[in-house]
This record gives sequence, C-alpha cells and structure tokens, in this order.
Amino acid sequence: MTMISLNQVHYQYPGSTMKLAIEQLNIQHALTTVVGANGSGKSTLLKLLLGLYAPIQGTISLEGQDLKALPIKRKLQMIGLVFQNPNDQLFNATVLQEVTWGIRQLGLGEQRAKAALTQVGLEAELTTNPYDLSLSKRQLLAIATILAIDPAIYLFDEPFSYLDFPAQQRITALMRQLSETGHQVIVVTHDMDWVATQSDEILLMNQGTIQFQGTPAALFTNHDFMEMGQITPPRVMQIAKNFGDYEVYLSIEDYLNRDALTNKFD
Ligand SMILES: Nc1ncnc2c1ncn2[C@@H]1O[C@H](COP(=O)(O)OP(=O)(O)OP(=O)(O)O)[C@@H](O)[C@H]1O
Repeated sequence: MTMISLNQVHYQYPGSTMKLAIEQLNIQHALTTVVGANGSGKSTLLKLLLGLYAPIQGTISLEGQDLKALPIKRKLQMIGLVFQNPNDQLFNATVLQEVTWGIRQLGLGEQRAKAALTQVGLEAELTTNPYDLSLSKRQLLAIATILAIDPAIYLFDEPFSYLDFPAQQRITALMRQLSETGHQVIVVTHDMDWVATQSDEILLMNQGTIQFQGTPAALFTNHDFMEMGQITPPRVMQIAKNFGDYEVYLSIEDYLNRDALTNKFD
C-alpha cells in the first residue's frame, strides 16, 4: 500500500477566507473515509492529493516522493479521482471512447477499457453517448474511467450521491475488493451508515483542519467530534437509543449480536 504523507500543508483559494492547514497527516489504511460539515475542506483535500491544486506551502508525498515532483504520467498512474458530479469528468462521444481516453494518454492496453466497463456493469453501453445514460450510470462510467487506469490510490468524492441502490452496492463491493488487493481507497461521504460499516479509518475535517483520525467506534462514541462534524451516528445507534440503549453499534449485525459484543468497544 502507498503511504500518503502531508507535512505542514497549507492551501487557500484565491480571494477566499477558507484556509486549509494540515500540519502532519499519514494515510496508510486501505479504506479511509473523510467526513465533516459542508465547507470543512474535504473536496479540497482530495484535489490537493490529486495534485490538481498545489499547496501554498508544505509537502504532499506518496511513498516518500514529493507529489509535485512526479511526472504527470506517473501521477495519473498513482492516483485517480472520481469527481462528485460525473458531468465534470465526461467529455467523449461514446462510453467506450470515454474509458479509452485516459488509458490511451498513458499508453496502456485498450482492452482494459472493456474490462473496466464490465466491472461497473456498463458492457452493453459501449456505443451510447455518456449524456444519454442515467445519472447513476454516468457516475458508474466516471468510476470506470479511473478503474481502467487502475491507480494505486483511488479518491472518491461523494460517490453515492447519484448512484441508485444496486449501483451503490456494486461500488461498495468494488471498493472493498480494491482495498483488499493493495490499493488505497479514500472516500468523502456524508453517509454515516456507510462510514460506520466500511471505514478502516476516519478523518474528521473541521474548518480546513483534521480534528480526528481513528476508528468508527472511536468517532461515534465522541459527542464533541460528532457535534463538530455535524455528524449523526449510524441509524442503528439512533434506533437502539430509542430503546434506552446507548451502546455503540456500527451495523445491524452488531446490534443483533449485542450480547456477544458487550465491552467490545471499551
Ligand atoms: N474554487 C473555489 N474558490 C473559492 N472558494 C472555494 C472553492 N472551492 C471551495 N471553496 C470554499 O472552500 C471551502 C471548502 O470547500 P470544500 O468543497 O473543500 O468543502 P467540503 O467539505 O467538500 O464541502 P461539501 O461537503 O459541501 O462538499 C468552502 O468554504 C468553499 O466555499
């Protein structure tokens, strides 16, 4: 797995008062989620990790190599971002051309395009114009463009906003598979049920800074952090609370096995 390190990274949009300031951060878990209130800097962090924005000061390094010193092709092979809105990512005339575009820039085998489309279930749409697809399928196509390149690090900015339920399940399974095969997956999401069940580690952002780095159980037992991030606990915890049970449950399975779980999170 690729070690991502941020050292004294500062960033500010021209003309904006929002300041991102991360003094020291190492991301080394397979599946990391980034949570926080609207405007706390989550998307900005992903764009800095992608190298789309350059820090005003400080260093972002991948496996000890300074991101800004990496040749562009190498960077594209190391890290890929699925944007929040697929319309920001798609610009070719057909689904196949869309997925082939990126791998052609990198000189990779074009057979990867069809394989990536099969992975997201779009193998029957090769000649469709991306803008004739439903928004859910368009988001799957945006994901396939990155899958075809298969970078070491996948960044997803609120990937579930446009996905229908079967597609959400498909992409969750895919992320799991990627994280289990040596990739690093970093997901920005407001879906706390998903965060609770899928995260190896959570980063909580607040006003451009990282305020918490740890496990789901540690986050969902800390009311100060939840308030800071305007986070509600997973629904299963809210339901248990209605029955007077204030324990930490990350999933329905945790709740059903609650006797066996006693003290698990202590
Ligand atoms: N291109 C930009 N120019 C100026 N300010 C920006 C720009 N993009 C974002 N900002 C500001 O930077 C701050 C952080 O934005 P960012 O999109 O990173 O937050 P976020 O945590 O991803 O929010 P959300 O959950 O709403 O997507 C916000 O105050 C936003 O208004």
